[in-house]
Amino acid sequence: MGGGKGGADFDPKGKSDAEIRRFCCAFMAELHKHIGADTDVPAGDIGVGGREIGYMFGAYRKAAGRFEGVLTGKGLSWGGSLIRPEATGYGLVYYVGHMLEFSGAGSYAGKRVALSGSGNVAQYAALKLIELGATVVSLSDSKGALVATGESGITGEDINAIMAIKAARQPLTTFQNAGHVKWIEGARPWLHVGKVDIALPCATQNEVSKEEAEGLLAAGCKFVAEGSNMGCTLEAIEVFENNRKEKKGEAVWYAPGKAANCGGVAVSGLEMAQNSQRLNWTQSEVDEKLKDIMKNAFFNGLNTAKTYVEATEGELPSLVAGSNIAGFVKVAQAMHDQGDWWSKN
Ligand SMILES: NC(=O)C1=CN([C@@H]2O[C@H](COP(=O)(O)OP(=O)(O)OC[C@H]3O[C@@H](n4cnc5c(N)ncnc54)[C@H](OP(=O)(O)O)[C@@H]3O)[C@@H](O)[C@H]2O)C=CC1
Ligand SMILES: O=C(O)CCC(=O)C(=O)O
Repeated sequence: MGGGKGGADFDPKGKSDAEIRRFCCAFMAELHKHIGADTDVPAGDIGVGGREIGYMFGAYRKAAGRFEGVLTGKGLSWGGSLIRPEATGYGLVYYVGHMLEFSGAGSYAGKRVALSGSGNVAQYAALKLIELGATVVSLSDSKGALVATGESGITGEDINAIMAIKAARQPLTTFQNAGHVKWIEGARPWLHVGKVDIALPCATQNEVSKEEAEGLLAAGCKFVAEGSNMGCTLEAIEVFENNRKEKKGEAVWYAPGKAANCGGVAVSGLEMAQNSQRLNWTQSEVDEKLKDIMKNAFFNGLNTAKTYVEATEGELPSLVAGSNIAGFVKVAQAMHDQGDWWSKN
């Protein structure tokens, strides 16, 4: 929160908790000078979850001599918010729910959804999808892909087992399945999932190539939304956007991460709001606010595209252009109102 984004090239795999704790504390010994509740507020991301946030928050508190809402994703007994761990995955599913509804594709019930990743975003997206009646047909990690072989897909029980595996920083190869999924070494899921309605990249950047985008179209995929940041390559986005223009109502509809995965940072904002007020909201209060935020993110991008981007009859609005322009307009307008730029007369 605040516009900064940074990280470290420290690989936690194969490290003990003590080594990870020492790294987090050393990292914060320097970083604490540059962050604050009213400047930049770091949060979890790839390889950084509640455990690492805890170590860094403790180091910040000691260095700064203050207890304040300066990292998000904190533990519930020391300033965290309910639903923050779930927020990015749940928010993604809520956002795509609006894409389905707007385009007349109905609900999640019976839809086959391909997911990549098996970390924070993928885990909670998968659980919410299963709750809403969808079939999750794949997950993946940096070593390969797990693809469902039967009609019933990956189950909630599977996800719980995978959560434990990932909390121990183990690969998906250690997942014991009852024969309803297959492991494809070194692969991403997209070309191995068979018929699919929705694809949600939730692992890392550049994880959908041009060829994989074309494969998803051939598999009948109608909705693609990024849980990961910059999950699709520019070439893949071009495939989706060209299809949207050419095939109109029959097209694939693509949503960029800056809109579809904003639930995580949004609930970080809600965590900060609770910290400032010294209040704790209930699970359903936070979830309802998250649903509203995702609805607004969807309609803001959609309506901005309708306002600014010329479209032919029957074409679905570009959520890429709409979300980019909506972000730009908000900043440009605020800068104008605050006198940072003005017209000549
Ligand atoms: N956490 C959040 O709130 C938010 C996250 N995001 C984005 O979502 C994505 C996932 O983040 P998150 O779930 O938090 O991270 P996690 O570290 O919890 O999970 C990352 C997942 O991606 C896999 N992965 C990492 N690197 C690669 C790679 N090079 N190739 C293939 N798979 C890879 C990991 O596999 P392995 O276990 O083998 O390392 C793991 O399954 C990222 O792009 C992140 O920036 C966006 C908004 C908010
Ligand atoms: O919660 C946050 O502030 C940031 C979450 C995140 O990793 C992201 O939005 O890319």
